[in-house]
Amino acid sequence: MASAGKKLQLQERVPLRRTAWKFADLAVLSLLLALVASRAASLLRSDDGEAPPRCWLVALVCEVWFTLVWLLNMNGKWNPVRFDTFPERLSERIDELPAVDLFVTTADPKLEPPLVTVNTVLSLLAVDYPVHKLACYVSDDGCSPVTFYALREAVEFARLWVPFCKRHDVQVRAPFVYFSATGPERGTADDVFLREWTSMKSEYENLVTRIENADESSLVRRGGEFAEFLGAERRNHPTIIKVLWDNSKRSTVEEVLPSLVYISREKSPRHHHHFKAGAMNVLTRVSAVLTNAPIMLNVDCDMFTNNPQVVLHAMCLLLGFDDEVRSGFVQAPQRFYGGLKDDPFGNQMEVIFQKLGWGIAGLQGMFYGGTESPSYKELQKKFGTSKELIESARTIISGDMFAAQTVDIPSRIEVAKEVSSCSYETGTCWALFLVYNIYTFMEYMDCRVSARAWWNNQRMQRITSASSWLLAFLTVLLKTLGLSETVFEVTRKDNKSTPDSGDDSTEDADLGRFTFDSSPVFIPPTALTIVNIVAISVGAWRAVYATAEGVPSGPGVGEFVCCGWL
Ligand SMILES: O=c1ccn([C@@H]2O[C@H](COP(=O)(O)OP(=O)(O)O[C@H]3O[C@H](CO)[C@@H](O)[C@H](O)[C@H]3O)[C@@H](O)[C@H]2O)c(=O)[nH]1
Ligand SMILES: [Mn+2]
Repeated sequence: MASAGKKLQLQERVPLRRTAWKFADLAVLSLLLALVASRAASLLRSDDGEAPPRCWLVALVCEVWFTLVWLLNMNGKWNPVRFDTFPERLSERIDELPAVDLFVTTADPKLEPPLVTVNTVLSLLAVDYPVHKLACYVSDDGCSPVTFYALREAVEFARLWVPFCKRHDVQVRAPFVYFSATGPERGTADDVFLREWTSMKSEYENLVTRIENADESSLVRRGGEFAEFLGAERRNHPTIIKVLWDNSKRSTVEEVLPSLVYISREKSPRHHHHFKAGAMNVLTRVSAVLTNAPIMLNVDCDMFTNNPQVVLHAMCLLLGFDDEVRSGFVQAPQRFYGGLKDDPFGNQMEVIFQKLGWGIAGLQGMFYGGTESPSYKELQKKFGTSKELIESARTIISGDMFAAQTVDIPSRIEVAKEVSSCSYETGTCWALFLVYNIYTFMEYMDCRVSARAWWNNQRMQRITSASSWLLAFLTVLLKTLGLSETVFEVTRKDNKSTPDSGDDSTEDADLGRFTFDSSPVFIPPTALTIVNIVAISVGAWRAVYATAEGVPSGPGVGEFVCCGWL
C-alpha cells in the first residue's frame, strides 16, 4: 500500500526547449520597436509647424497596441512546459482516489440532438475509474421529454456497453465514433470479440432508432415517469429531477454503472437563468446534496472523452503535487471531432492550444477553457465568476490578436498614400511583414498543422476580427451602458463523425464554404473588402497614369501588397 514506502511520483513537469523561437520572438519585437520609434520620430519631425496627418497618429496607436500584444504573447509562450502523467502509478492508491461528479449540459433538443448528449454520457459512464466513486449529472435546459427518454434508454444500453468497453479495452467509448470505423478494431481471429462486437453494434443501432423515432407528444401521453413533462413550458416550469441509475446502495466493486441523474432546473420568466453558468451552478448544488464529490468534471453535450483514462490522468495532476492547493483544475485540450480538413473556419485552435497553452502552463498553469476541466468544487465556487476575466485574458494574450493589424494596415496605407516619398516603410515594414508571417507559418509547421490550415486561419482572423469581434465589442459596450441585453444562441451540433465520408454530395460541397445570411455580422468585413478593392483599382489607375506622365506620385508596391493581403 501507499504507506509502505515513498509514493511514486504521479506527474512530471517537462520544460520544453525553444531557443531558436526565443530569438525569433526578439527579432519580431525589435522590428516592432524600430517601427514604433521611427513612426514617433517622423511625427515629431513634421516640420513647418504643420500638424502631422491624423492617420499617422492612428497608425502609431495601432502599432503601439500591436507591440504590446506581441509582448504579452511572447511572455506567455516564453518557457513552455509539458506535464507527463503516470496513471498506472495510481493503481496502488485506488482506495485513496476521491469521488468525481461528472456534469453534462444540454439546452435544446433540436439544436443538440439527444443522441449527441447520449454519446457524451455513455463515454463518461465508461471511463476507467472506480465506478462507485463516479456520478453523472445531466442538466437539460430544454426540459425535453425526448432527452429524458433518450437517457433512460441509454442506461439500458450502457449496462452492456460499459462492461464491453472495459473487457476489450475499447479506446473511444462514444459508440457513434467507435462504430463509425469500418470494422472491429481488433484482429478478426478473436471469435468471442467479433461476436460481441456485432451484437453491440446492433444494440447501438436499435438504440439510435428508438431515440430518433421518439416523439415528444406521445412520450408525454405515456404518463408515469413522463407525467412531469406534461404542460412544462421550456421557459416556465418547476424543477424536474430524475434518478436514472442509482448505485449508491450497491457500492460494490462489481457494480457496472456510475449513478446517472437527470435535472431540468426550474425556469421562470421572472428570473434570469444565466445559460450554461446557471446550469453549472444548479448541477453543483444538486450534486452537493446527492453525492457531494470533491472533484467535478464538466463536459458540453457535444463532446466525449477520447481517452478512457482521462479522470486518472487528471487525478495525477490534482493529487500529484506536494501541496495540493497548487493545482485547482486540470484543463484538457479541446480536439475537434469531425473537424473539416485544413480548418477552413479557423476555429480548431490547435496551434494556440499547443503554443500558448503549454506556454501558460509553464507560467502558472493552463487557462480555464470553460469545459473538459476536472476541478475542485471549492475553487470553482470561488473563481466561478471570474471565468469571463480569465477568458478575456486568454483572448488578450492569444496570438491571434490580429484585430490590431486589421485596423492597422488600411490606416498605414492611407498614410503611405499621402507621403509616398517616405522611405522607412520599405525597410522596417517589409521586414516586419515578412518576419511576422514567416513566424506564424513556422508555428503551424512546428505543430504539424498544414500550410493550407495556416492560410485558412490567416483569412479567418481577418474575417472574425472585423465581424464577430467587432460586434462583440459593440455588444459589450451597449450592455455596459445598459442599452441592451446580451443574448446567447446555442450552436447547432450534429454527430457525424466523419464529415467527408457522407453521401450527400451537395451538402459536402458546401462544408468548407462560408454561409452568408442576412446577419449584420457580415457588413464590416464586406465593407472593408469593397474599400480595399476600390483602393487597389484607383491605385492601379494612378500607377498607370503616373508612369505615363512620368510624375513620381503613384502608389508603391507596398500599398498593393497590403491591400491584397488584407
Ligand atoms: O442556456 C444554456 C445555453 C447553453 N448551455 C450549454 O452550454 C454548452 C455550451 O454551449 P454551446 O452552444 O456549445 O457554446 P460554445 O460556443 O460551443 O461554448 C464554448 O464556449 C463557452 C463559453 O466560453 C463554454 O462555456 C463552452 O464550454 C465552450 O464549448 C452546451 O453544452 C449547452 O448545452 C446550457 O446548458 N444552457
Ligand atoms: Mn460547443
